[in-house]
Amino acid sequence: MLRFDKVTKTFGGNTAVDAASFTVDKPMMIGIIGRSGAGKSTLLRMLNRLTDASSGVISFDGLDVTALRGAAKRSWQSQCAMIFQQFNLVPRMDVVSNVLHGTLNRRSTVSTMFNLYPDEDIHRAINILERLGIAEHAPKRAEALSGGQQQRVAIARALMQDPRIILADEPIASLDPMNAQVVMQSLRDIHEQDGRTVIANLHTLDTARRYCDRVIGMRDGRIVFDGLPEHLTTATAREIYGADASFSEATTSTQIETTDPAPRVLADVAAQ
Ligand SMILES: Nc1ncnc2c1ncn2[C@@H]1O[C@H](COP(=O)(O)OP(=O)(O)OP(=O)(O)O)[C@@H](O)[C@H]1O
Repeated sequence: MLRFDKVTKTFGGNTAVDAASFTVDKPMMIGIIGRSGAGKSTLLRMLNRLTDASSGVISFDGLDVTALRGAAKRSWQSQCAMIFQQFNLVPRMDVVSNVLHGTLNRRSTVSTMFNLYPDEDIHRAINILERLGIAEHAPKRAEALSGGQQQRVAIARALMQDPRIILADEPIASLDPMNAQVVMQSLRDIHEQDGRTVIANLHTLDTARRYCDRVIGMRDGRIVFDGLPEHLTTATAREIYGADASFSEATTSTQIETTDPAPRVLADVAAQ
């Protein structure tokens, strides 16, 4: 079980996250929404210890994540892999090597320097790329791929760590609507098929509603909504975004026109 207990982060006089408390008692896909500056990134970064909390406790299956140091902290960070809006790949390196970088924390410096990877890891990397529908791009440089394909490489790199939790910080903010759907469906499949928890910061309500089991809404560092997507009414959304009556969900939409509203399997979406 993942537990946030009154977790706060201050930067100087600015409270980025204010006494955030919630529990996740089984693997699920969670969307975190809120306007720019609400504290979404800081919340995720504290969970995988890229940022230290100022106060409060984060625990996972009884382990006090906030207290981890050294090797224990690095081990936690590989259990809790993060993907970013800008993919953070090595652009000139081929796709499969980028994916193999996900094993860095369990390899020696020498094998890293000389790009020596066990065959087993290479096969696993290719399998993961296949699963994400991009195996044919394995030998290409990462920079030769589209944004959506690059984000799937970043997801593959995260999966190489075999994490319990995948954190996605605005994973689709740089993508067109079609690629955004492919990436979100990939994350959904990873949750459903592997039982991993996925926590994604999302700018758009319709994406949170469509792909997530639970939505957490943040405003000014505080959690102001935590519930099922179907309970996220327009009035609640207005409250989260601090918008007036003119607020329209359409302005936050990434929806593309489709005559088939049923969720499609990853391979179908990836084939497009
Ligand atoms: N390293 C930092 N130093 C100082 N202030 C920071 C730092 N990181 C975040 N903040 C501040 O903390 C607050 C929350 O920022 P955060 O990036 O978590 O919000 P967000 O909801 O993820 O926003 P966005 O959607 O724009 O990414 C903001 O006021 C931001 O300026």
